[in-house]
Amino acid sequence: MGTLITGDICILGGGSGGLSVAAGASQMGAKTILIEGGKMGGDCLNYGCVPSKSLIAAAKKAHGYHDAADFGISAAAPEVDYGRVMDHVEDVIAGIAPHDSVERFEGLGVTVLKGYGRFVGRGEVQVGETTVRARRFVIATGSRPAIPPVPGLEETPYLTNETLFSNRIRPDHLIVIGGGPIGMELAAAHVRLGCKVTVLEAFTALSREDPELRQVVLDCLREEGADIREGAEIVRVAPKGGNQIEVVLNGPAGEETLAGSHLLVATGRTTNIEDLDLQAAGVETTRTGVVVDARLRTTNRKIFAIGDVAGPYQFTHAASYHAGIVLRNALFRLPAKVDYAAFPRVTFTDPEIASVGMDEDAARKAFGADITVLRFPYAENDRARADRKTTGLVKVITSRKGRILGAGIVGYQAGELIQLWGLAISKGLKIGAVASLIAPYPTYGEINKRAAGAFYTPKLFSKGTARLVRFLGLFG
Ligand SMILES: Cc1cc2nc3c(=O)[nH]c(=O)nc-3n(C[C@H](O)[C@H](O)[C@H](O)COP(=O)(O)OP(=O)(O)OC[C@H]3O[C@@H](n4cnc5c(N)ncnc54)[C@H](O)[C@@H]3O)c2cc1C
Ligand SMILES: NC(=O)c1ccc[n+]([C@@H]2O[C@H](COP(=O)([O-])OP(=O)(O)OC[C@H]3O[C@@H](n4cnc5c(N)ncnc54)[C@H](O)[C@@H]3O)[C@@H](O)[C@H]2O)c1
Repeated sequence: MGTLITGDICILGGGSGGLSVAAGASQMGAKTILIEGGKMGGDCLNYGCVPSKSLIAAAKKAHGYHDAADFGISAAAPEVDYGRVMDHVEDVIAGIAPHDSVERFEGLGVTVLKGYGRFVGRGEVQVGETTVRARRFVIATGSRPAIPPVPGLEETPYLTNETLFSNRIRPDHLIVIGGGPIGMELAAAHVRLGCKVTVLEAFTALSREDPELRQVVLDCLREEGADIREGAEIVRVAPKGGNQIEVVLNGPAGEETLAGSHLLVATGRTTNIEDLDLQAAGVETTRTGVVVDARLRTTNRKIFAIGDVAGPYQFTHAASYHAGIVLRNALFRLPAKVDYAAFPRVTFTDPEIASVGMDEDAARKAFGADITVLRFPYAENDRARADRKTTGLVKVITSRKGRILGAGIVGYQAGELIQLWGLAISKGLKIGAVASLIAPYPTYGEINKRAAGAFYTPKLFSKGTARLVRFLGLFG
């Protein structure tokens, strides 16, 4: 005989989005039920952001010595113990895990059910022998790696983001299929950890980024030794003797065979919705996820969807932003809606690449020639010179009158620097607000101020200004 549990809100999925809703709802006094089938913390903690950034941090340490001589310091090439690098990754995850744990959430008053839930009606979910009835449901079941139909892949051993971080044998030659953020971040880290790395991208690597900024990243990664092939057409893959794998490409000069030790598939994501029986709940889906309106309500008004399953952006900060929208709608009945005008993203290659709002291309499509493009290079910033981090630029797009439409940054700490532009866009600040900021010297933040200042350069140094200064007799 099964058990029946009732509550105010029931969340399916204890990852970035689901945990934020659960913590918020229970702290606001709602009777909250959380269902998690896998590991608490979801992709971000266990197989995504946290392990990848920890690996990137280790790779940065390994790379640190390479330009030591430029600073007058002699250093030997480091020895990388890949297994111990993965110990570090595991240790970082373990340090964060208590924050996302069943114990913490039960302590907050949440009823946590372990198991995979599925809808059995418009207001009812089944988890094992337990039935949950709640006034509101939230689908936050995330995504998993999409596996492309490459001939031979099923018979060939390959890694994904779900298995790579438990591999303790350093790849001699890592072949990465897919040049999106996952492929490029992990490729870049492995180059620095001493692996030969080849990236096979069917179209364009980091294709969502402004081509001018993306090129800077590709140039740097290639200079460090990554073999990045764009427009790559994979004919087939196959296992070879001695734990090797083989990838056959169709190239301009005919077929080419690459031999590798490890294959990483990073070709996008599939949302976890097939096993939820969403039809039983009256929730419509598309090929890529759950249909939601601007309030993140599904076609069943009592059920919300957030994070990767809702899209359109698949980031941890999108999932937690969604959580805030759902809490306002579900608990306070406020008609809060999503607004992505100031939605940022960062890819943690070195240099990092970050953006918020419109890029040049989108702004030209929307406003034609009526935009201003401002640029400022890292090379002209004194702090960047002192640190020898002179690669990169800030690029800002404004309307003719100085409304900030978007910004993109490639360079050291781009992910930190982009945040000012997010605030400026969300608060409707004009470019003058950033140009008149007093930025402490010497900081990277001055690059933002100088990019904004470029808006005034043509006016400041115009003949009109020169005439005005003469008229006022300032130098007379
Ligand atoms: C390698 C990698 C690196 C990334 N790096 C970044 C980054 O640097 N910054 C960033 O912002 N984003 C990053 N992301 C993206 C980020 O991890 C996701 O966007 C985010 O985790 C999505 O949150 P979510 O709540 O939608 O899903 P998840 O966090 O994946 O949580 C979904 C949870 O639902 C559970 N579940 C699934 N089905 C059921 C069911 N039927 N019943 C109960 N539970 C279920 C799963 O077990 C999982 O725990 C990265 C992703 C990857 C793969
Ligand atoms: N720093 C971050 O915030 C971060 C880091 C990693 C991932 N993420 C999130 O995870 C999402 C998924 O990342 P992703 O890199 O897996 O997906 P993606 O969709 O961004 O990129 C996948 C790439 O694989 C290529 N591809 C697909 N099939 C191929 C094939 N058969 N052969 C060769 N290339 C092929 C595509 O053309 C595409 O460029 C991202 O969109 C992002 O939202 C974020």
